[in-house]
Amino acid sequence: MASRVCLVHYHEVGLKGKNRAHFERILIDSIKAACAAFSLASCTRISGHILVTFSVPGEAERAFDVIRRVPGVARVSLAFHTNRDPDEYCRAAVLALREAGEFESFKVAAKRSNTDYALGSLELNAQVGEVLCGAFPQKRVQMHHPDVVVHVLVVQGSVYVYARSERGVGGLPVGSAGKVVTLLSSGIDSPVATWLLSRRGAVCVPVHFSGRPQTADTSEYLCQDIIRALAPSVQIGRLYVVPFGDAQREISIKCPGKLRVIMYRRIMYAVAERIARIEGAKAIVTGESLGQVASQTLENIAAVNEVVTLPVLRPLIGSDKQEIIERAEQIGTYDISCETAPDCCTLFMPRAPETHARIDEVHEAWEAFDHDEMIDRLVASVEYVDFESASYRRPRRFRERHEELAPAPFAERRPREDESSS
Ligand SMILES: Nc1ncnc2c1ncn2[C@@H]1O[C@H](COP(=O)(O)OP(=O)(O)OP(=O)(O)O)[C@@H](O)[C@H]1O
Repeated sequence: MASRVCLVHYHEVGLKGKNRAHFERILIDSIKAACAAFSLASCTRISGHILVTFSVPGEAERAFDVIRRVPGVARVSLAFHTNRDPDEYCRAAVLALREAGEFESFKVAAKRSNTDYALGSLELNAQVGEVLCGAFPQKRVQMHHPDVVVHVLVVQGSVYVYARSERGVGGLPVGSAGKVVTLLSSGIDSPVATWLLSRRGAVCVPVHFSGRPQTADTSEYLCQDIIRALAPSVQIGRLYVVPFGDAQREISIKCPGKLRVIMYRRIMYAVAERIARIEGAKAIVTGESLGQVASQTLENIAAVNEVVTLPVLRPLIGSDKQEIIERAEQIGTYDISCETAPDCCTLFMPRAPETHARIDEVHEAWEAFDHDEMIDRLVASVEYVDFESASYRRPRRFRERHEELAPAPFAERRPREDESSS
């Protein structure tokens, strides 16, 4: 009897030369973490693929769409796994073609990964093709651009047969490209920027600046919802929350109105950099897109950048809003981001923010308040929410770095479910 399995195909991971085994191991760990809710039986490498098996019938079909969203996965096929008995794999081929939906033409593409099987791939094509022609007499065999391809893959004592195969998210497995801190608002853009970095293999540590205590904490919960929606493409271990409202109020009193937004941003970047150093992250990521709003002009970006030494990555800098919205819809964060919530972005905003800041005026405003003391105070007030789904571990040096760089231990904030159930 054939069982159902997922066969994962990878592309960029396969091009990694000597590091390939390392990337494959990370990809396997990511798939295991993404499938934590399923009864995973095994996740192993076989002949240029990763084979994912389940101990409960029906789980391969359900896990199929989850695995497609794991960075590093170029394609997933929902396969039948049989032994080498021709009756078994030909029957599986009929089932595979039957579940392909509407089609007029098909072909068989057989491949053996070892040579100890009596039939070569051409003979396998003919053998399986003949059975399919008998089972689907109204359909035609077509070698070029058929509607459906039935793949037959012989690997050691097993045969994998599939027709259903869909593109995955691509990119590189999470954890293969280091760690970044992402500035996550509950808006549309920063979740997309976070997703893009995760797809390139970075572990993302989000930091959210809340307007609390000057506003409600709704934006913090929207960020938690965004993080859950981003899984399994983005695996978040911890969300850092900085209650920023009082600091903004202080800046709004001491600094010229038109430069307030730049001051808020400079403080946000400086606090994010401190958290990045504690976490061992090597860059800061934002969802800025050139010219989208007042703070995103070249002059203002430069005025904010100068307070940090870590690289600031802006993966959306050349994207149009419409493109960003389409991506947000695709990754499932758009609707959450459209639930407007007051956060630090709407708090103490000037009527006419500066669009082309002069650096001498920026420096003057920066000296108008004790920014170093404010940064220390904010770092000491950072809270966090832990998520359990992450496949990576906090570095061992975290505690030492924390004691060195943060004046007080961060306070844990319970996720929403816990709060509502208590
Ligand atoms: N409250 C916040 N917490 C954390 N990061 C923020 C916050 N507000 C803004 N940012 C960061 O600064 C970037 C620019 O924010 P800005 O408010 O200028 O634009 P935006 O179009 O509202 O962005 P977004 O849609 O991502 O909120 C955001 O993409 C995000 O990376």
